[in-house]
Amino acid sequence: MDGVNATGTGKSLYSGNVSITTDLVSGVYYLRDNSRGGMYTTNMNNRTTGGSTFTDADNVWGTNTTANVQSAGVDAHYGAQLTWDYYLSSFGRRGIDGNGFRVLSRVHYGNRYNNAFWNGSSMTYGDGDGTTFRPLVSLDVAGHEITHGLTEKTAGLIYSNESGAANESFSDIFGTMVEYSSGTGDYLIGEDIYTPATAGDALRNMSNPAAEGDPDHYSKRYTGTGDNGGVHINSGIQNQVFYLLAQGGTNRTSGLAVTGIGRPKAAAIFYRALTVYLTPSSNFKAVRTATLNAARDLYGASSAEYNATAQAWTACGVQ
Ligand SMILES: O=C(O)[C@H](CCc1ccccc1)CC1(C(=O)N[C@@H](Cc2c[nH]c3ccccc23)C(=O)O)CCCC1
Ligand SMILES: [Ca+2]
Ligand SMILES: [Zn+2]
Repeated sequence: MDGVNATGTGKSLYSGNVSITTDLVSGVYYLRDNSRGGMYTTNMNNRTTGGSTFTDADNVWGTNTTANVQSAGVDAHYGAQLTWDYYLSSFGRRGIDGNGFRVLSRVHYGNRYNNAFWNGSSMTYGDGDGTTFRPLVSLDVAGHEITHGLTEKTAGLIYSNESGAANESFSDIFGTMVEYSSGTGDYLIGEDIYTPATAGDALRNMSNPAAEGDPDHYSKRYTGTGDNGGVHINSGIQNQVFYLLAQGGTNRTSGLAVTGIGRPKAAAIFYRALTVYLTPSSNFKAVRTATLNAARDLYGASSAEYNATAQAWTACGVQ
């Protein structure tokens, strides 16, 4: 039901106080953004089905703490908002399908649920148990989950083995780009939500994947069957490629150096590879080729950007 677009104040858990777009209908504010495809955020009340769109009387949402159930809703809604804005402003893409796809964000899923997931039409976030995880609604996770939707609607990378690790890495890459678009960014995934009692750790680390137990080089890839063939493990290889291409540096395993080209160009190369060249069964070698094709298209075949892209994959053992 469309009402009047209103600008609300969201008191979030991880991003301070933020401006969000809400929907005023018959004197009640709904956590729905008709300026961004109608994206909306629901409260699942710690159940695993159902849920209802958050409403509010004064358009000031949450209290920056988990004491108020709206706070996590603010973070999820803001994360979806920034993700929409990132893809539109960076690549002219309006929603994950380019056609204003309406995203649903669901918070307070399950009981102390220590995970989050994309299910084809919505993002779903648990509250965590407070020890292993805080509510999983951080910006990098929101960007990660929504990017699974983008990947589904473009390359369709199969979620196992190398294509699955590439799928995971694209979500980590653009999750950190969405977080970066908020003004503060890093190359860590889930630093705000993981093990609150331990400072400085994260679920994954793109600048040094080994810091969280993941490979930074193809020679160290996981070849077992766990985690769908290591999709959250071998993502470290492509994550390291992106990091070296964006920031420059030396791979710890190969000792090979890469000249950085900056985050925006690196992201543009990976975005074009994902949306133009990759297919469901693409492996890391195919991603190398796709990113080289993308770099050639965007910057030229003998450009510094093209050469840095080749260097980065070689530094991580993918020829
Ligand atoms: O989107 C994804 O790749 C992950 C989706 C995992 C999932 C898949 C299917 C049904 C339920 C859950 C969720 C995230 C993830 O990386 N999960 C990892 C790490 C993890 C989170 N919570 C866990 C609890 C137990 C074990 C591992 C985990 C995983 O599921 O492997 C992404 C960003 C943060 C959470
Ligand atoms: Ca982060
Ligand atoms: Zn993922």
